[in-house]
Amino acid sequence: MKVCVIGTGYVGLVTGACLARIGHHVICVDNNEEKVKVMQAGQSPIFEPGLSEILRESIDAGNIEFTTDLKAGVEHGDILFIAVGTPALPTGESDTRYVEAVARGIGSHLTGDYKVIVNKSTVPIGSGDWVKMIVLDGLADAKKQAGEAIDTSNLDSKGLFDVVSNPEFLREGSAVFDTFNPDRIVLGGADPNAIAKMQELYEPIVKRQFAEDQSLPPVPVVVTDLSSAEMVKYAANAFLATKISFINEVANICDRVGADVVQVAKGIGLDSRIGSKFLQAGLGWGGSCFPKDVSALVHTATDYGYEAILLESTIKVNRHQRVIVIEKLQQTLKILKGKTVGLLGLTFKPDTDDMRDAPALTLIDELNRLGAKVKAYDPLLSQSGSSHGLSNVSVETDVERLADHCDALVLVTDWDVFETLNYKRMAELMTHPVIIDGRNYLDRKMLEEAGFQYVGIGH
Ligand SMILES: NC(=O)c1ccc[n+]([C@@H]2O[C@H](COP(=O)([O-])OP(=O)(O)OC[C@H]3O[C@@H](n4cnc5c(N)ncnc54)[C@H](O)[C@@H]3O)[C@@H](O)[C@H]2O)c1
Ligand SMILES: O=c1ccn([C@@H]2O[C@H](COP(=O)(O)OP(=O)(O)O[C@H]3O[C@H](CO)[C@@H](O)[C@H](O)[C@H]3O)[C@@H](O)[C@H]2O)c(=O)[nH]1
Repeated sequence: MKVCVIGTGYVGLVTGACLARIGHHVICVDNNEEKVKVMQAGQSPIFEPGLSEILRESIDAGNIEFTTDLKAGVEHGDILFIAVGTPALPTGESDTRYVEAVARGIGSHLTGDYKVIVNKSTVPIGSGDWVKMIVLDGLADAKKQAGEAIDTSNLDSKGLFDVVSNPEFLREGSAVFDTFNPDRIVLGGADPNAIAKMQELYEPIVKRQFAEDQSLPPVPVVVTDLSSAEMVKYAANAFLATKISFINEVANICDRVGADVVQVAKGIGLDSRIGSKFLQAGLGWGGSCFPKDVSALVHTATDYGYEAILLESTIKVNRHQRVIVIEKLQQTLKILKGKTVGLLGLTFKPDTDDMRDAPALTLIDELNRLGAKVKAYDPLLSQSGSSHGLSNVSVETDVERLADHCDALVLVTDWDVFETLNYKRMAELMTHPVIIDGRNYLDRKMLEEAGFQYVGIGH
């Protein structure tokens, strides 16, 4: 099928590349010229395991192209994905201006051929109908500019386009895997023809033709109305963030009563009603989605006169969790002024280069505020030679430079290479061999044998 994906970030580029890989003809549109040049040269502007390989395969197969020209993309695609960012405004509300610009642009380039306009961006509930209105506005403006005498009140999307909500559930760091092996596909919309086209588009994925385990039953496809699909996305992220805040709260109680949250998480996670995933206590959740999506849902609830007490607490626990590491450093080193703290990991989770709302940023700010010097080593960012917009932190090129003259280390990101560092050598280089394991990830016994004082989170 002919597909256009507008916005080539973590979601758009992965979606475009995976759809091309399963045989569709994809044009990816982005308004960032630099990014488009990189992709046209066959490279991925983001780090995502497996992405470069499928990009190369799809380019070689002639199934994917990149452009800044929205008109070309709209003309090409029977299915048009909107996959631009929806960051948080200072109020917590979702900033939908990029979605609006794209919807208007699509409207202005419609030529009469039927299109399915798919909202893959995470958008406030009710946005499906709003997108439809903006597309019609864009169409009306284009007609007016072309000198057509039209009655805008009579403009109708019928037969011209339908809007479908198709929320995305991929995780950064495993985005390609998640796209080929989804737990479910959610399609929200009112028009059966548009839904049928989406089912045809996803058929190879639903039938597990590109899955790791092809013997699994087909991927469940959940068909809903537009608003319910939009809500599924927010509810899923809010639930997962709440699950983490829950175990973090349990960890904080464990710390006080002398229990071990790692053992507790195992003990409760084996209950199939609870499940063992997303029960890793630590210094809190971050990233480009959970923080903004939970805040946006709270904001939506407030708009409708409802106080989302549980979700507000989810955020509050997380805010506190990020600075628990500081409290633990203060308990261990007493005063932080003049001390040097080394961060193991910067990105919000392993296997990504994404620093959006990374807990490391909060730690760097707080440590600086308290007069500590901050160094960091990240397996990905340290190799790139760029500062990644980080200030007040010295990004080291290897872990020995990081450890050198540090008063404490903090494991911020659970990159797997951190499991097997030469901790004995690092302890020798440090002023005080203390390690705060912000992810309860490392082997306490191994670290103690290497000479470290080990401090976990409720562990
Ligand atoms: N990152 C994730 O893991 C993830 C997962 C699920 C859902 N989502 C949602 O998907 C959406 C996209 O997220 P992302 O992380 O991929 O964002 P991103 O910031 O990485 O990428 C957005 C892209 O859109 C481009 N863009 C902005 N305005 C444009 C325009 N007018 N025309 C063409 N291109 C334009 C930007 O240049 C950028 O390349 C968001 O709503 C997000 O909440 C993200
Ligand atoms: O047990 C856990 C699991 C995760 N985290 C933290 O939670 C954050 C988010 O992790 P994860 O969910 O793995 O990464 P994301 O790429 O942010 O993916 C989430 O956000 C995406 C964007 O909406 C959704 O598509 C995904 O389904 C959803 O998992 C990270 O800071 C993790 O360190 C924990 O602290 N403990």
